[in-house]
Amino acid sequence: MSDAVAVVLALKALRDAKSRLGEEYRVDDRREKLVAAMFTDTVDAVVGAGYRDVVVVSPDPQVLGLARDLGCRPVAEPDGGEGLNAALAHGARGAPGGVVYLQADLPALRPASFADALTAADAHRVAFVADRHGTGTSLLAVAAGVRFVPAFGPESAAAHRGAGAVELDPTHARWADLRCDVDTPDDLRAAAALGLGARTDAALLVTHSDAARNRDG
Ligand SMILES: Nc1nc2c(ncn2[C@@H]2O[C@H](COP(=O)(O)OP(=O)(O)OP(=O)(O)O)[C@@H](O)[C@H]2O)c(=O)[nH]1
Ligand SMILES: C=C(OP(=O)(O)O)C(=O)O
Repeated sequence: MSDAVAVVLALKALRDAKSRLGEEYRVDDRREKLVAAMFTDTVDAVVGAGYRDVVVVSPDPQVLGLARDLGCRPVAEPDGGEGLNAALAHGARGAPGGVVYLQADLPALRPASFADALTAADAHRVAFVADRHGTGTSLLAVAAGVRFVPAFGPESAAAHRGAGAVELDPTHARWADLRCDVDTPDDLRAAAALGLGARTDAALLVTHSDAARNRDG
C-alpha cells in the first residue's frame, strides 16, 4: 500500500482502557501510563515506517493531546460514542485514499513489519492481519475507493474473512510483533519476549520497581 493512506487508531478514555491487565496495574495511574506508552510505541512504529497521516479517535482529551504531540491528527469521538467500529469509521470519514485500521496496543510493533504488511495488502481490495491468537485482527487495510465496514471485536478475524477481506499470511509465520496486541498479562509477556518499544519498556520498569519496593517494604 502506498503511503498515501490514512492510518486510523482508536483509543478509549485512558481510565476505562485495558481492564483485563490485572491487579498490578490497578494501583495509582499505572494502567493509564502503560496504555499511553503502548499507544505511543505503536504510533512511533507507524511514523518510523514513513506513514504520516495518522488519525487518532478518542473521547479523552489527554489521548487527543498526546496524539497531537506525536504528530497525529486527533479526532474527538462524538458524545455517546457507539463503540470501537463507530469510532474507527468516524476517523476514516473523508479520507481521500486507502485506509488502514490498526490496533493501538501493539507495543512490540516494528516499522518493517508494518510496512511489509501494507506492501502485501497492496494486492487486495481489503486485507487483514490476524492477531497472535488467530481470532482477532491487528490490522485491516482497505484500498482507496472501496467501501468496507470494519468489524473489530470478538472473533473479528472470522468476521473480516466472512465479509470478503483476504487474510495476509494465514500461516501466521510472519509479523509476530504486529500480531501481538495486549489485553492481558500473558499478552504483555508475549510482547516483552519479542522486544518492547522504548516507552512501554520504561513504563513497565517503573511499575516493576514500585511493586518490588512495596513488596520489600
Ligand atoms: N475511541 C474508542 N476506542 C475504543 C472503543 N472501544 C475500544 N476501543 C479501543 O479499541 C482497542 C481494542 O479494544 P480492546 O482491546 O477491547 O481494549 P480495551 O477495551 O481497552 O480492553 P478491556 O477493558 O480489557 O476490554 C483499544 O485500543 C481500545 O482503547 C470505543 O468505544 N471508542
Ligand atoms: C478488538 C479486537 O481485539 P481485542 O479486543 O482482543 O483487543 C479485535 O481483535 O478485533
